[in-house]
Amino acid sequence: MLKVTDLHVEVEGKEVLHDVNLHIGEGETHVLMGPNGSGKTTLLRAIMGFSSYKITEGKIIFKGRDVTGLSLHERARYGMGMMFQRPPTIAGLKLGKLLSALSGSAPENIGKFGSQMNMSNFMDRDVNSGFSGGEIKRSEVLQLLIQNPDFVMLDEPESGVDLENISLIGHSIAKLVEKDRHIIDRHKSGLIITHTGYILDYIDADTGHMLCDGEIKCHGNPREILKLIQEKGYQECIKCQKN
Ligand SMILES: Nc1ncnc2c1ncn2[C@@H]1O[C@H](COP(=O)(O)OP(=O)(O)OP(=O)(O)O)[C@@H](O)[C@H]1O
Repeated sequence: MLKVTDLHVEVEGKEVLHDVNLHIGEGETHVLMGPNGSGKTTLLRAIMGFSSYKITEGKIIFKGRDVTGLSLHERARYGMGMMFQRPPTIAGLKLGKLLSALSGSAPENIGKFGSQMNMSNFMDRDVNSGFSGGEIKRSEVLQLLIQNPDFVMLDEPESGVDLENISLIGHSIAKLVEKDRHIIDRHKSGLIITHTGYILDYIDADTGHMLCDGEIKCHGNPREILKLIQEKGYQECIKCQKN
């Protein structure tokens, strides 16, 4: 699904990522962990194609095609989707209108998924305007359910969400990456940033990666990496160097 090779990314003239390699197979979901400021959001945004995240070296191959030079819109049309950590408010654009634009030939999904995400009463509100933290996350998951991408990137989906809504969001993300299906029927993939690991209770992630100082320092079983970070801190985790 996704192959990132020797990726170097610059933001505002500063190199934030160096030599990042990542391979996510079809039907796999990976999690990305690491300290604040290590470059996790930068990696997701560079893969998605935000123009302010300049790829100075390396390649992004998505579904067998080199997308390194493609725009964000082209990558989205080709099957990438992203949930933001702090999405912007879009004054003047109603959530219902945005969902209509995303739903394409399946407008019936707006009602179905809108009610599943408890967002039916938000359709006439400007996107994210005055939404609480948890409502913003539910709205982002709703947009992705309707967009139905092949590969989804989620930036801290559980942060600021209460325990009941974590369950709702967790189960919905599991659907997005087809973790509710038998392994041979899974064709969608995901990359999820998490600090707490709560999302792992809903998504049996295949692999975890630890990003530190702009480089992937370790990968392996996500729960084992999380446990090592919790017990010994990031520096011990880096020392194991399972690259
Ligand atoms: N637009 C920007 N201008 C200047 N520096 C930036 C910009 N965007 C990111 N950075 C810097 O790049 C580094 C990585 O930021 P990034 O948001 O990718 O970290 P992160 O690992 O996602 O952190 P967190 O866990 O706190 O969300 C930080 O030092 C950040 O200040």
